[in-house]
Amino acid sequence: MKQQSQLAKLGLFDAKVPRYTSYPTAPQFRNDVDPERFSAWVSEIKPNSSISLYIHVPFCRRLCWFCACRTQGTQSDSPVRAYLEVLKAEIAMLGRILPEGVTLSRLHWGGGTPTLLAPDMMTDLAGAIAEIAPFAPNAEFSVEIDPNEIDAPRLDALAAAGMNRASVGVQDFDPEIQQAIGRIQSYDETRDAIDMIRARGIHSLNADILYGLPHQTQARMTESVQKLLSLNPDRVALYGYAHVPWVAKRQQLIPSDALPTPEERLELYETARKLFLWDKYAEIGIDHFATQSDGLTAAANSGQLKRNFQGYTDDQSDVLIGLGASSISRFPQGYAQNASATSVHTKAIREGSFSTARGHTFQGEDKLRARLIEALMCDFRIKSTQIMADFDISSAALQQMFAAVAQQFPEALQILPDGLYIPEQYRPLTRMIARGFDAYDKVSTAKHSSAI
Ligand SMILES: C=Cc1c2[nH]c(c1C)Cc1[nH]c(c(CCC(=O)O)c1C)Cc1[nH]c(c(C)c1CCC(=O)O)Cc1[nH]c(c(C)c1C=C)C2
Ligand SMILES: C[C@H]1O[C@@H](n2cnc3c(N)ncnc32)[C@H](O)[C@@H]1O
Ligand code: MET
Ligand code: SF4
Repeated sequence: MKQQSQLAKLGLFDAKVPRYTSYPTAPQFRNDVDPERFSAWVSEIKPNSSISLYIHVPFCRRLCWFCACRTQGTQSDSPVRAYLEVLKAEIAMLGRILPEGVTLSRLHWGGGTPTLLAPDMMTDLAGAIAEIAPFAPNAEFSVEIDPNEIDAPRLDALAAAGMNRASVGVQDFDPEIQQAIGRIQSYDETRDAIDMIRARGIHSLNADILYGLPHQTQARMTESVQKLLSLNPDRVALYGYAHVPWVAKRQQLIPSDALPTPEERLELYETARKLFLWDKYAEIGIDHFATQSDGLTAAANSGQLKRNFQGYTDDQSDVLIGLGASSISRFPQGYAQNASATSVHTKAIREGSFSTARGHTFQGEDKLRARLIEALMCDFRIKSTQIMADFDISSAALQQMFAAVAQQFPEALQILPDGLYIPEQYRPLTRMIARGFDAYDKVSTAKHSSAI
């Protein structure tokens, strides 16, 4: 409880802060990044290097009320088939400007629900990608899988296309919570999906679960986590439920009076965390857990952990290209985001242009600040010597930046001879501390989700 009151004093339970999957964060993007700039950045990719590719499928058969992802519901296949043609055209356009010899170290299909594609569509999509860039050695191809929207033929198609990692959406196993968040999914359904995935030789499995859901209690959280542990996931993303009905209108269906308080959210996180740690999972950054033999754990232990739009990754490539409506690309030069609306994206591609609508070109201290924020979000520490090796900044100037932020978080931030450190008991404050290094959010009016 002493910890809670200290965290309270520092404002944890009132704060609204970004999740820092990028810096600057997406709400700061502006419309000065256009298709021309996106194409220029693509053409500046080093020949023969490997990059990551993200493909967004913005459709779902069911629209879960809690969900804040960019997606739309459809029962028919025709909009999905039309979208697939658009994606293939976009992939081919990218292929025409991609420098010689570029390979894929990572391919991720996300959404929405990429598994609502019919098997022939999956094969078609994978083929179109293979035509423009082959996989690099040891490439990882992962797909987000809704256990409610998958079957043997679709898994066969994905496995044949080279999928070697899967991420399943679980959210919570409790029936009353499932009712309240508009996502019904039995334990058996989830288990069967995971069994089918593993039966195809896919031995790297992530599961997403949430804390902070309506009607969630410590006892229910314990039961859900234990059920999840019985399925032996290699990785777990334990996201804080972001209640942002002003962004995601369908969240208005969620009974807000049944939501846990910020103090309860912290306890729910701690309850789940302890169970994962007891089961020998390693804690990865602010909200992931992984088995000791998982690549994320190795990356975290060797200081190679990175943060991207999907959360945490051990991917080391400095280029991530996102295709499809609303997808974001990251280059050494900056970020580029496609048009959010599927209709706008479709129109651009059909007219032979990328749909890049907004983004951010790195300038001034952006890359330095991005590195400081990523280091805090990944390692809870900043090593000055590593920063000085990559940026033109003096030790004194860095210490001055640290001191300014440390002043806002007395005790919670330790200034070391070689940098900065967040002790374990203050780690719930990490996003708030990261914001101390954010030069844009201070003047923004973006309304974020709660800090914990
Ligand atoms: C796949 C699901 C999600 C992704 N991000 C979130 C979810 C649930 C959560 C989220 N992201 C943002 C917010 C709002 C404010 C905040 O708390 O910071 C929430 C709740 C911000 C945000 N992230 C992205 C964008 C474009 C925005 C800005 C607001 C908006 O346009 O809605 C980037 C982004 N996040 C995700 C994807 C797939 C994606 C872009 C392709 C994942
Ligand atoms: C891709 C993953 O994003 C997570 N997700 C979807 N909507 C939200 C939200 N409102 N808050 C937090 N996480 C969310 C789910 O866990 C999903 O599986
Ligand atoms: N749509 C899938 C699911 O809900 C993947 C995670 S949410 C983007 O299970
Ligand atoms: S949680 Fe997954 S299935 Fe549900 S609406 Fe969001 S993207 Fe679609």
